[in-house]
Amino acid sequence: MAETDSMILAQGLRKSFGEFEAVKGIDVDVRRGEAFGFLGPNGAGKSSTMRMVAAVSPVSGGTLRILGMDPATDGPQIRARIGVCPQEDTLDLELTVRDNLFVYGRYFGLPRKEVRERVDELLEFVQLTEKAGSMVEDLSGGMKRRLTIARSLINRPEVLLLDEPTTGLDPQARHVVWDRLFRLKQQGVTLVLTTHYMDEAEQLCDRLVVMDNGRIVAEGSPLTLIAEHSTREVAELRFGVAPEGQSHEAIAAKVEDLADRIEVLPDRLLLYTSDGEETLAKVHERGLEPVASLIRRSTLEDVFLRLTGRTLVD
Ligand SMILES: Nc1ncnc2c1ncn2[C@@H]1O[C@H](COP(=O)(O)OP(=O)(O)OP(=O)(O)O)[C@@H](O)[C@H]1O
Repeated sequence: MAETDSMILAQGLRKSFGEFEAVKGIDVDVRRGEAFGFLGPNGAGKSSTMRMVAAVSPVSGGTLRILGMDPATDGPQIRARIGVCPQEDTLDLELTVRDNLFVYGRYFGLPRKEVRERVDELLEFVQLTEKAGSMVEDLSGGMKRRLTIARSLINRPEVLLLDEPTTGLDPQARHVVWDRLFRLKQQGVTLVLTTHYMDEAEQLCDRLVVMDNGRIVAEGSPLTLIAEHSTREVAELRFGVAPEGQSHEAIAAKVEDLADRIEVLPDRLLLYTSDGEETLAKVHERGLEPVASLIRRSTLEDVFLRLTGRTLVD
């Protein structure tokens, strides 16, 4: 296949571990310059997919092309042109921040002077210039993640693969990472990321696939997916102790006609509707008094719930 704008093209892609099939035939086409996400709960097959795309795990079935190349035969050429930011930080704790990048750059076979310049540039990009001489073990979780991102950029990759880039980080550290990823996208780097955070997917991804049990269950932009699979608003109602001994199911039956759809979760009812306030008022009119209520817009979490019957955190 010639050079194309298709950065990653998967058709019927499969990954098996013995009898167990972790990826059950997925089709994906990631285009140049976009931020593409794999959203799904733990075990959905996101990491297994990413490892095949990173050309470090052999494909079990179907076809996969990365930058037009076949990972089975062109692994080294592919790895030279992509960046990989793994789920766990795999930094060398016994080296300084700067040396972690320097050693990695040399590993790519880049000349010393070029690596030195690139390291300075990257330290600045991930805002770690002042930590250049620190040992990695002294960094915060957010700093370590930024350093791992810097390391994955050493070879100026056209595609950056990020496996759960902000898992385990606090909200502020997540925002710093998101900001850097936005900038990379502006610079034209194609981003491919996995996440089980719906807000991350909504913030970062132009397009995403929702994965569950090794399959793609939906595909589109965050807004399209929400428009296709959910309503504009959601009224979340909590009835601490069910009134008059009623179960959530019984309450749901009483308000069924007020919403397009109702989900009964262990701790709350979700009423999917175009106008949450109006729906809530009607719930009150029926003599039902939730102990807490929240009107919010639909999110990808609602899309996931609709498609799989489960929440992402299950
Ligand atoms: N090397 C392996 N050997 C056997 N089973 C594996 C292996 N790697 C992954 N699996 C299984 O494949 C399934 C998909 O795992 P995968 O790590 O791809 O999911 P994921 O969506 O990335 O979830 P997580 O967020 O937990 O990484 C899981 O059931 C997992 O236990």
